[in-house]
Amino acid sequence: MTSSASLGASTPITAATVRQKPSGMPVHKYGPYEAVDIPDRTWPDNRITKAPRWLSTDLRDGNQALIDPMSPARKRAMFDLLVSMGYKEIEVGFPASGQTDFDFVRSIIEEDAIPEDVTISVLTQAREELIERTVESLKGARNATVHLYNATAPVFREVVFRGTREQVRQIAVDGTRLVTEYAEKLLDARTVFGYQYSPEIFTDTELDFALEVCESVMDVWQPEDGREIILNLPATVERSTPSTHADRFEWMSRNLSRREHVCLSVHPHNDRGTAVAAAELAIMAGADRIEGCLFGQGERTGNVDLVTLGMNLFSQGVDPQIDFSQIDEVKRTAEYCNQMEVHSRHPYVGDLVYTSFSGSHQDAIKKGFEAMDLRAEREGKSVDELEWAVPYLPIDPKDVGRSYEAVIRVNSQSGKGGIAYVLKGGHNLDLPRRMQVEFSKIIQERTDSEGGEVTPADIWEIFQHEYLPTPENAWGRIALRTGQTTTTVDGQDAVTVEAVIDGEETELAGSGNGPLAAFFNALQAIDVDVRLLDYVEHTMSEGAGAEAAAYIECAIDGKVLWGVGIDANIVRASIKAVVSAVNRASR
Ligand SMILES: CC(=O)SCCNC(=O)CCNC(=O)[C@H](O)C(C)(C)COP(=O)(O)OP(=O)(O)OC[C@H]1O[C@@H](n2cnc3c(N)ncnc32)[C@H](O)[C@@H]1OP(=O)(O)O
Ligand SMILES: CC(C)C(=O)C(=O)O
Ligand SMILES: [Mg+2]
Repeated sequence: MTSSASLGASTPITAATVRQKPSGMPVHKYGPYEAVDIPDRTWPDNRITKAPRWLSTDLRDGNQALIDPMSPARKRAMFDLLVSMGYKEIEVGFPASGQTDFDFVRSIIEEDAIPEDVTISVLTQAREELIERTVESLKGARNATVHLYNATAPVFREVVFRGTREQVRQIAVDGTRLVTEYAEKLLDARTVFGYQYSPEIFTDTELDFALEVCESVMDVWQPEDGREIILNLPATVERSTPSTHADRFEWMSRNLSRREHVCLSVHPHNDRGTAVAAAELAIMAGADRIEGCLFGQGERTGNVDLVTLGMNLFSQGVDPQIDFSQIDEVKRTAEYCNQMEVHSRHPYVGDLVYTSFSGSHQDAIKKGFEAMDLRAEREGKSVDELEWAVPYLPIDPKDVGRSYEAVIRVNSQSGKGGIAYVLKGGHNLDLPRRMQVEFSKIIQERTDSEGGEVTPADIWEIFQHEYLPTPENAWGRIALRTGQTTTTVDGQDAVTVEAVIDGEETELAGSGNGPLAAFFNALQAIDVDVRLLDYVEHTMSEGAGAEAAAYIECAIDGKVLWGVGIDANIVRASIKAVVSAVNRASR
């Protein structure tokens, strides 16, 4: 181990110099990704102010990566889900891959399942027999696009195609020509036909060559007004930082001819875990359209996650033009179709992503909700009309169909704020701060001794048992009966209360300056000396007959502790609170 003495007097001692050492991993096997020389880049100053065009490739790139590819029923459920969410461009398969995909494309066309404003697309390699079969699958479609790809990166040129740059460019050119020829031959005027080309492994393709191939493809397709071309530049394998990826997009966007007729599309995969950032920065760098899958399904680490991207826009006040308001329904359907679970920490949708366990988070969330309520009241608005500002919650869970119940969950890391939030949300009890401290210690004892989570039902049960014993679950010296009278004569209150005390039916009577003082005096008859320290009350709901909660902090026989009472009558609630404290003092 390195000691500070061996570093020499002039070596600054940092955590890094003391603790870190070479990993021993074979780092020499890998080299840096080449950056783009584009010093006058503009994308860092750009902002995303509107939704891009989206294409879902769940039924193609997502499906081809599944252990168990989708059955026709699962494909149809996914297609219907995507349509219902608002996706207008959907890649529905690779029809030349086999009968399942071909038949699926036929089924949605023949069953008229594709809304008029939705364009389907289908993928094919640049091979004539595959292109013919692909175009054939589209017969009768209203809006359809053929998507052709071939790899353009050096290692693919050498290893897969065993050809020169020129030969690989020719594959794209011939493929594009064949697509137009077969479309003319096989499709009729009912079909508005579109074309998309992808230089596969764009991420590893020399920029000048990617540009050359795209230009050659455009020379064949001849884009013009009303005849756009989609040029999709895939990060087939994600290889660089999102910033370098964005530089490459800016370079392509600047250098492509006929740019006004090009829909520039980004297709990130998530190999480095930065696909979302790569997509967002590519949009800032000039891309018009994003291809991805719900919840980041897709080859290896997945395609970029369309849900995260859409919700990122939403959380910045930009309409994603996709409906995520029932996110759990979307999740359930996607899980059924893909037969894979969405992770509990998945952005915006995971089971735990709107939940806090830790005390300081819970405290801030509780205060955040309270501040929103106050602001709404002050401004005469509903909370939903205000800009969202609750700490630790980037969006209002309600906006994606989640309730507030799971926002705070209690375990050994939780504090008083979280427990108070549960009691307020579930039972309309707004505990005074010092009482929160007292009760959280009681919960803490439970989590420390038993571990795990304490559910809202557990918290309520513990609270009732501690402060609100019922006749069925009674404990303590005093059990109140229903009989009680309070009278006021000359400013003095007199109180009579029926109770079972130490097992005997008793009537307590006393008078004083207010009902509480009168009851304290009455308690002296059974040798209980109560000194009031704090008293708080509130109604628990609106309207006549509503119950009220009273919280009392008192010193009893040298102990300082709280009691709680709940009753439709506020005097009765405060007497119950005193009894609660007295019982606890002798427990
Ligand atoms: C990055 C991506 O996601 S690309 C999409 C990948 N998706 C899929 O491949 C799913 C569907 N694919 C399939 O079912 C099959 O690949 C099929 C049915 C389409 C074709 O199967 P096969 O005819 O057996 O060919 P295979 O898939 O092995 O492809 C290899 C051949 O195609 C050539 N090829 C591969 N990609 C392309 C392309 N985009 N354009 C032209 N030729 C290509 C290869 O060079 C190789 O040729 P060779 O046999 O002369 O060496
Ligand atoms: C077919 C292409 C667009 C693809 O999926 C990829 O390169 O990742
Ligand atoms: Mg892909």
